[in-house]
Amino acid sequence: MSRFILKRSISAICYSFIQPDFRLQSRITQASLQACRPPRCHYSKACEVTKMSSNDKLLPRIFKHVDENVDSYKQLLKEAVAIPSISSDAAHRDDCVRMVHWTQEKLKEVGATTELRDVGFQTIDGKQVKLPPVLVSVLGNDPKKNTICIYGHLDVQPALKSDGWLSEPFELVERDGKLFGRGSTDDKGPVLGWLHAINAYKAIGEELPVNLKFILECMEESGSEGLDELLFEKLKPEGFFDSVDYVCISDNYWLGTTKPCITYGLRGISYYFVEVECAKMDLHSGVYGGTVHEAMSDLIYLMSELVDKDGKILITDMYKSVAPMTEDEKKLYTSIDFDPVAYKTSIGAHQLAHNGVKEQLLMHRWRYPSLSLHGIEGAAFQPGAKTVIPGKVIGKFSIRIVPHQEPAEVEKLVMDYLNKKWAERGSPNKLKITAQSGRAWTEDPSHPHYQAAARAVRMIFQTEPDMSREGGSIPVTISLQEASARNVLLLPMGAGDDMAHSQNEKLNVRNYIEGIKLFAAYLHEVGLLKK
Ligand SMILES: C[C@H](N)C(=O)N[C@@H](Cc1c[nH]cn1)C(=O)O
Ligand SMILES: [Zn+2]
Ligand SMILES: [Zn+2]
Repeated sequence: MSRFILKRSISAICYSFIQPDFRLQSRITQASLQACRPPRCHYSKACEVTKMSSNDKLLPRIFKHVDENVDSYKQLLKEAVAIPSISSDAAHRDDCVRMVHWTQEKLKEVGATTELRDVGFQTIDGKQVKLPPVLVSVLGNDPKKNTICIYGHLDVQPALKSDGWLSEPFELVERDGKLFGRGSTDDKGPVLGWLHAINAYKAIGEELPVNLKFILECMEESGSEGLDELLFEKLKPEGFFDSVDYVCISDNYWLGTTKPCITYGLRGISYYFVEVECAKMDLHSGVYGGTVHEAMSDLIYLMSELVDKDGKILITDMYKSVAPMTEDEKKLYTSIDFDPVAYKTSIGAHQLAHNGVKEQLLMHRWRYPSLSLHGIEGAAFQPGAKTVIPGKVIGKFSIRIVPHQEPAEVEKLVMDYLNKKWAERGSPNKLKITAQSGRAWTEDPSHPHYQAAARAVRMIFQTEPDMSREGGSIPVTISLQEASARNVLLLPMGAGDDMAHSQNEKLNVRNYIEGIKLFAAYLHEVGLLKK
């Protein structure tokens, strides 16, 4: 939790330099992208981009190597997926540590120096549980080369076959050109992608065009506990970021399934635990029903007051500080390649919100807050007609927050609203609300760093990337932006239908393999940027 407090104090100092509404206007227009578009090329032919910007056919050789090693890349992902590094479950803490060690060995094999940084303990049910170490690694320190700091995470969301998986979640299985397994796309595939790209340079006997600094954690899916303290209280004072020129994260997805994206914005997250207690233990509803004020009824009442059927958040003033829409920003959504019908079909939704209008859907995914109800701890969720009155229940919901919304301000609005509703309810039960939050992030997509990544995308996919934002959250992104004071870019590997966090998470073989090439081409392009 402390990281969020730290985040908030930092946000007060640095917020003005982020200027999200300015960036929302995205100075990258299709016209400017056209202007810097190099001739079409493909790695299997002589590559014009490569010729234009370097003196040999290095990339085609790398791409050939990648194509020849597909099986070994799948094998390595299989090994990684087999480690159930579920950060939210303390029973899997040893697996998280094992995953960090496993990755450390892989980094050592490519010649990187590695360090495991202790980030202390987390409190679970009043007990102190040791956090998995953060893997910090350095590869190369040539002062003539640019240095990229790469962040990724090694932990995963929980998964059970009984949730509706077609195969064991922690056993990577290939079906129809798709690699199914928990963590395949989020985020083990992309992390391994960097390793494979580095390996490819080595395998063909070429020097890496950049220096690399890795920060790999195993708590991202659980609020990245301890990471901000490591960044701001240890790594930054130690000078870790002094040599960093660019920051790159591959931990999100394309918007659709065919068009590659480069991402310049993320929503933040404000997560709530609403605990209502009516008794010290669960009670037989036949024996006690009718004699107690039930916790579950109170909780359902509170949760039902949060959002209406169309997704409008009912919390007073929740939209007040959202960055205003500009005319320029409005135009951006029209040119984005996003097919609401395919999107609806891929998730099997009965109907999309906002009448399925593309622009509205994108806006509500990227630039407006949304509130989701996640679940209730202590509820009798197992199948069968259990007749118990839960003594204590914890409702979980979160708000994806957006530019200009500060976590502290959002948390206050939520607490005030819930306390008001609780007073109206007049329940004698005990209510406790806790929150943890991370801010939204936006970046300048007209920066040369983004242009370099766009060149790499064109080289691999022969198409213009969409400059996208992401509805999800990677709270450390803004911390890395602040700690390094450098341009941060998200370079997704997976496709929009990968179903991260869900049943049958997958990574397309094509996205994995072309993603490795993309990373190699991106390293090359950043290597060519003026130092
Ligand atoms: C986008 C990224 N791959 C991701 O899944 N982020 C999570 C982060 C999170 C925050 N609380 C728990 N997990 C997300 O957006 O849900
Ligand atoms: Zn992730
Ligand atoms: Zn995730």
